[in-house]
Amino acid sequence: MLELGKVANELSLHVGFLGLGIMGSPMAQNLIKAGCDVTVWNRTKSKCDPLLSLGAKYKASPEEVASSCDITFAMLADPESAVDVACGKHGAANGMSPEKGYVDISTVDGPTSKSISRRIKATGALFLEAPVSGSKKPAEDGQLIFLTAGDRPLYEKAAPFLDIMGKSRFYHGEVGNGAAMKLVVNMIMGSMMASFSEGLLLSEKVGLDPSVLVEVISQGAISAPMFSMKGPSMVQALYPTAFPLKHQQKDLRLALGLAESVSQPTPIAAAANELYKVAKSHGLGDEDFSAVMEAVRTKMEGTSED
Ligand SMILES: NC(=O)C1=CN([C@@H]2O[C@H](COP(=O)(O)OP(=O)(O)OC[C@H]3O[C@@H](n4cnc5c(N)ncnc54)[C@H](OP(=O)(O)O)[C@@H]3O)[C@@H](O)[C@H]2O)C=CC1
Ligand SMILES: O=CCCC(=O)O
Repeated sequence: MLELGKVANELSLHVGFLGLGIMGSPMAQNLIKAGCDVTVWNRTKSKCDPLLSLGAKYKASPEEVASSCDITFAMLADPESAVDVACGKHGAANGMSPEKGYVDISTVDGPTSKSISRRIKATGALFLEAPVSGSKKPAEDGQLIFLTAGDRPLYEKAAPFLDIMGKSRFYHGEVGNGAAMKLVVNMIMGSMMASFSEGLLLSEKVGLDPSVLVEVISQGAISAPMFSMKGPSMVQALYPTAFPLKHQQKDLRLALGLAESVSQPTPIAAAANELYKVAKSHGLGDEDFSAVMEAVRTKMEGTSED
């Protein structure tokens, strides 16, 4: 009973949401649909409209959102935008004060997260990094996995909201550990997708049906929801965007930096990163990250001509 009372109390807090892209929009929607009092801001203002029609409030800057809310969540593209929205002119830090909290869900590197944390905490507010595993559909379904680190009291205060947006949450201690966990997960994912692409193209080149390969994989030890979900469209060279390729390449780049910081060799991730860079240079950055297959296709065709 006490626990339920605490949750009800925390759900009555004013919540801010900064960044309404592929992930932020459905996450904020789930908070609104659960009855939370949500104030939104997005650089491109028109992306706020669907949220406003569901009952969200709007403020014209991250600073104004933070100053009118108890907890502010941020879901930005990359380290640069995460820093800018938190610490820049009219950034959220300018609206923070003791008793408030800032939860950064963006996928960034540890040093970036630590620098945002320092700026937020200098105001007396609390900071939590909380990147997520899970993509567009889990965001819509409230099935994300939160990888958090930072101020434990904010973790506990934010927990009822994380539980609306996600199916599980991990607390990893000091700021930087959540970011590191997220980068390791996405490093593995990026390499898996590059390897899967090679397999699909190889199967086709030797006269096999790549759709059958997808089915064979789904029944064996290397089955993965990602292969089963994305395989059928990849076979048709279709890449409907759930996780933009440019973000996967950013995560590989940041993961390679993390590995370098501890002298850990990561040759497979480094090779995968090159493929995502090629795909990006071919204008595929806004396609789903499974479009890395096009870089593999190009490379294979190039190789066969040599
Ligand atoms: N998509 C996915 O499957 C997942 C993504 N992530 C991570 O979550 C984060 C968001 O991803 P996603 O929603 O897919 O990305 P999107 O590209 O769809 O959205 C990015 C958001 O960042 C904002 N933004 C970008 N640059 C700036 C800037 N300079 N100043 C202010 N705002 C800016 C965009 O605003 P605007 O609308 O104006 O462009 C938009 O709100 C990324 O860090 C990504 O790596 C994590 C898990 C899964
Ligand atoms: O960062 C993106 C993660 C996508 C996923 O976990 O499916």
